[in-house]
Amino acid sequence: MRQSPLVVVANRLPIDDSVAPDGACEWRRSPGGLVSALHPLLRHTPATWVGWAGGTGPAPHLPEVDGVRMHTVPLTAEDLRDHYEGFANATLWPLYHDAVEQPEYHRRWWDAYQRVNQRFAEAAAEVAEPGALVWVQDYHLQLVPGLLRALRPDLRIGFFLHAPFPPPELFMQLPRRVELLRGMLGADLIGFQRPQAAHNFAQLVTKVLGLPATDRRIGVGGRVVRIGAFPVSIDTAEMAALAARPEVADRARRLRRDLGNPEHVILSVDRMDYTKGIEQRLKAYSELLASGDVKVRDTVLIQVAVPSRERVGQYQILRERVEREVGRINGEFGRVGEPAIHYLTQTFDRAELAALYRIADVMAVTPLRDGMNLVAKEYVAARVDDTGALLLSEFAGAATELSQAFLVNPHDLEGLKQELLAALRAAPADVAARMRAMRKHLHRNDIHAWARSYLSALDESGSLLTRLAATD
Ligand SMILES: O=P(O)(O)OC[C@H]1O[C@H](O[C@H]2O[C@H](CO)[C@@H](O)[C@H](O)[C@H]2O)[C@H](O)[C@@H](O)[C@@H]1O
Ligand SMILES: O=c1ccn([C@@H]2O[C@H](COP(=O)(O)OP(=O)(O)O)[C@@H](O)[C@H]2O)c(=O)[nH]1
Repeated sequence: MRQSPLVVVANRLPIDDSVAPDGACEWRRSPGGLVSALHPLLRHTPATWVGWAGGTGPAPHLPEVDGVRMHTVPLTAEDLRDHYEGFANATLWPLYHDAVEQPEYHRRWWDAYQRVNQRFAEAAAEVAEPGALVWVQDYHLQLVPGLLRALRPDLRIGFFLHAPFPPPELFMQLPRRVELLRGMLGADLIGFQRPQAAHNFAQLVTKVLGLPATDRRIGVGGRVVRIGAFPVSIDTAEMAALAARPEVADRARRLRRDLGNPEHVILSVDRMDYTKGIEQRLKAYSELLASGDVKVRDTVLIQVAVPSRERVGQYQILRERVEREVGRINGEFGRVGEPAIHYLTQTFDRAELAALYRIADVMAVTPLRDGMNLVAKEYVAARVDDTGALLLSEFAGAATELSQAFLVNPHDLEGLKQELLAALRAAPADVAARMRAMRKHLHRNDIHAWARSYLSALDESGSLLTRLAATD
């Protein structure tokens, strides 16, 4: 087995298998922000990515992706049901998102969570060279830092949580709260998206484990575990360059023409997830249509809702409700050839997304709770001429940084309607000033700055990063 100086461990590999239109198996980029964030970063680094390739068969042998080795961890149908769909996405996910849906607790799911975490830890131990830096990602793998430390005490271990970390009152519900906290504390550095999350964690380890903790350091036996906020970002320059490409500009012009050259285009791009606030947004839009504040001929809403976690009951219910509501709104307010909402449940590639970002006069990103939300950042990066208004939920991690957005509480229906109208009607000079400030922030704080700050904090002595640079 070839070993690497840098190992990323994530539930998902950056590619997964899907069925092509002709029925053949094809590999394509995995959905979601974690892959969007890490994929550009690791390109051409001598690293191994340990993860699941989608599906439940034996682990396929995958080619290198842009020089990064893929080390596949297999999941059985039972693992998929009880670990990914169960403990990760029906217990932890809703709990970590303010319990906007009821978290479910089943003992069988916990067994699967431990089993799968052990498998990932063993895989990481196998591919990490002596003294390597291992970076474990997200809530699916919270036990891995502790398990890996027991197997390989020589490693430098980092953990980063892409989802929010909840306040103590919510986390205390978890029947396995002690084990989950101890698992994370196996890391040398624990990164969160927002300072509030680090604060929540520090409070919990004191309350539950009785450990001395500040928002920066926790004493665990003889070790010090550092914690902190490292807000994830995007490859800003790459998105800006993509959006400026002539073929993307052409595509944007054609899209706008196909929409009937409306005065205003509103865009939302989400995974179909109850955390994203899709239903609340549709309700606000429907009321604005009913009151006549927004008219179908002048204004078009495009809602991209990429299917996600489709076998989890709460996601199935959400999809049915969203589709019923989109049908109702189109039936009530649409005209022949002029739907009120263009509703798309397809996954678009980055060039098509960039064209969509270019035609969106208002980008509506209104999750009820979101770790970061990279779509909001991608939109800002794509607005190279400083036009376009970002309507952004206060409860997205991105709101900490993009404070010049039109900020909104998505639970407040009247507030949501008013802020959407404010974004639609804002003076061009106001819009440009806000966009300029946000673009400037993202050019400084891009994905490379994120990785540099996290990895240099993890590698305190600097020896591993020096070694990585030498093998690059
Ligand atoms: O892997 P899936 O079940 O298909 O879900 C996709 C990803 O969703 C979550 O993304 C989070 O990470 C983003 C990047 O840091 C962040 O912007 C977003 O707010 C988060 O929700 C999940 O945390 C990932 O593990 C999933 O791969
Ligand atoms: O059709 C689509 C819709 C979304 N995305 C990407 O999926 C990611 C979504 O990340 P985000 O942080 O916004 O939310 P998450 O889905 O991770 O919760 C972004 O990079 C989008 O560009 C994509 O590639 N194609």
